[in-house]
Amino acid sequence: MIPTKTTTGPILLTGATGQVGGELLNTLSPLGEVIAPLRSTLDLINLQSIRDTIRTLRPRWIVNPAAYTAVDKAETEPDLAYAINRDAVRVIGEEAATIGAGVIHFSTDYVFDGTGTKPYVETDPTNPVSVYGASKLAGEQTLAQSGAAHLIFRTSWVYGARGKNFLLTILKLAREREHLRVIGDQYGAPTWSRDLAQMTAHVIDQAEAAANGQNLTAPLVDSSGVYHISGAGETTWYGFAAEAVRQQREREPGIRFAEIEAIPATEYPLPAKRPANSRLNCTKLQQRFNWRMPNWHESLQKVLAEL
Ligand SMILES: NC(=O)C1=CN([C@@H]2O[C@H](COP(=O)(O)OP(=O)(O)OC[C@H]3O[C@@H](n4cnc5c(N)ncnc54)[C@H](OP(=O)(O)O)[C@@H]3O)[C@@H](O)[C@H]2O)C=CC1
Ligand SMILES: Cc1cn([C@H]2C[C@H](O)[C@@H](COP(=O)(O)OP(=O)(O)O[C@H]3O[C@@H](C)C(=O)[C@@H](O)[C@H]3O)O2)c(=O)[nH]c1=O
Repeated sequence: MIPTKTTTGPILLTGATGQVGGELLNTLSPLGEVIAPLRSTLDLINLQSIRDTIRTLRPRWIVNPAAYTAVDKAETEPDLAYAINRDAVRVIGEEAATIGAGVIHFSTDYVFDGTGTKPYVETDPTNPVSVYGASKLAGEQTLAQSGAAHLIFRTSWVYGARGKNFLLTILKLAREREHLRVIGDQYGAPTWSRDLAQMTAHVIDQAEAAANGQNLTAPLVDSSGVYHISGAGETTWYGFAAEAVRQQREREPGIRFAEIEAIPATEYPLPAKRPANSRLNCTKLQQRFNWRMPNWHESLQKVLAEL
């Protein structure tokens, strides 16, 4: 399991204004004090500020959902994407290694090129086709080399009731327009931010129970590494959009929603390329931490009920 050397101290949470970070704020709180500095206090561009914060707080876990997530914009802002997605992660890893804190970091299906025909396992070769994907992969690699006990949760297609995400974009457009064209040949699994946050709290809880308050570091080596974790099931962006609109029509029978047409990715050119296959095989996390994600249809229903 993943006991950390530091058994006391708070949990330091980055990116609490984001989709996943916002949910983590709630799910991690029962595990003890959570300190979640905003960007105005801890800008991840400022590497010295990251060092100072960690040295002062001496957290037992650093949970890092903060990231540069603007996939298309990253193509023209690679330096900024790498600064947040790689350099900040390197410093988090180095400081965590020094104080013996565990690091939980989030990464993406976009580390793959999507040419594989099966759901990807953690050991499959990576080959990002976008700057965002490449910067996230660089973050994974730098954390793995830092010497810190770490878990990297590679997830996909995150959505929720708040924040910037595909679901909210589609629902907005579906109200405004008569017709929507959505890519039907990119496959993946939508993942509810809250499901991810619950999984993360479960993993921390299990790891701490296994450590049993001891300063154990050796078992860390067993569990450190990458884990795939997405909503159960699979679909395409079109399938996700169509199901969201179908469910929303049932909720709001009086409202007119756009018809949705499936199109190939070639008919929806964007600055950044996306993988055709984004499916992640989540067996490793199920086996190691005994956690299964709900099916994306079920979670979608809960999110729509919250809107
Ligand atoms: N969204 C998705 O579909 C997917 C996301 N992921 C990964 O999951 C993780 C969480 O993503 P998600 O919650 O959707 O991301 P969001 O874009 O919703 O949130 C990003 C967070 O990072 C913070 N942040 C960005 N730059 C800085 C900075 N310079 N200093 C401090 N904070 C900063 C933002 O703060 P602020 O509010 O101030 O901008 C925000 O809180 C990320 O690692 C992402 O790569 C993986 C797969 C899919
Ligand atoms: C709005 C819209 C999007 N699309 C397509 C474009 C794209 O291929 C796909 C998703 O579009 P978005 O730009 O919302 O999503 P995108 O920014 O590609 O989402 C990604 O974000 C990063 C952070 C990740 O890590 C990934 O897992 C993934 O979730 O849907 C349509 O086909 N029609 C539409 O009307």
